[in-house]
Amino acid sequence: MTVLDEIVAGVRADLARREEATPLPELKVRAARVPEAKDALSWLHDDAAVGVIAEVKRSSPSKGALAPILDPAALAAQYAAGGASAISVLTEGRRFGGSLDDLDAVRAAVDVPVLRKDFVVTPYQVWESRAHGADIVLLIVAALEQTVLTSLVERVHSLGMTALVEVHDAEELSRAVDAGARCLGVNARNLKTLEVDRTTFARLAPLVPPGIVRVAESGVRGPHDVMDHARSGADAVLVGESLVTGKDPRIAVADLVAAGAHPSLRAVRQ
Ligand SMILES: O=P(O)(O)OC[C@@H](O)[C@@H](O)c1c[nH]c2ccccc12
Repeated sequence: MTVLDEIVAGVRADLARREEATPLPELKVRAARVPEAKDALSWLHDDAAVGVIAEVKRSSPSKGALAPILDPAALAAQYAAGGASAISVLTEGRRFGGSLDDLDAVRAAVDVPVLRKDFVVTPYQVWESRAHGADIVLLIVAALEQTVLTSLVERVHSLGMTALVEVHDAEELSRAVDAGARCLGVNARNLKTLEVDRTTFARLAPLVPPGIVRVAESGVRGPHDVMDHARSGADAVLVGESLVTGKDPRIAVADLVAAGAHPSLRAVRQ
């Protein structure tokens, strides 16, 4: 069993309890009552600069505890004040220490798009994401069979949200494109082994068809890594650990945003 299999098994067990507490029809009623999803693609697709998606992340299977984050709303507000294009909220509880309460708190605190970061494997979780105000939903190709992936991408888009479809190699990338992804996340971390390879984005970016938004995920330590990804064609970077373990999250995000908008990148990005 890979780490990913173990995490997904835990997610399915927790999901069964939530489905009992809130049946799907009730969830659909709630989803109809929340404000419409924001168009995250237009927020992320800016030719002039690389967007920063800043993540609320308490712990991870690879590193264990990272930061207690007692007030996720305050952290998200700091990220937004620093210029983040979107906020990612990990809602998986067992290994990442997150919850849907975190998503609610962040949603209420910021106006930028919010990404629900979890191991989404059923349509119920997509409805749940919308009911909690998410604009973007992560779908991990490695965790999903092709037919399920395709139907989840369609479900996310039909609810007005954007699917961030995560891949780690060329085969997953072509599956994501076949499934109708409009926004691709290239994860430098292999979720089966937890190893990080920072060259993953640069290797896969040329294989992404034009018009699809490209997000470089994981292992971004600071402005230098943002500039590297920008040169390789990233539209956005997704950053967790270095922001939650650093000093001032607003300034840290602002530094990454400034790096992604650096004038020296203009020539390479046109
Ligand atoms: O903390 P990092 O290395 O900056 O990475 C953030 C984000 O990319 C990472 O949390 C992540 C990427 N894909 C995921 C899938 C599930 C859980 C977590 C993730």
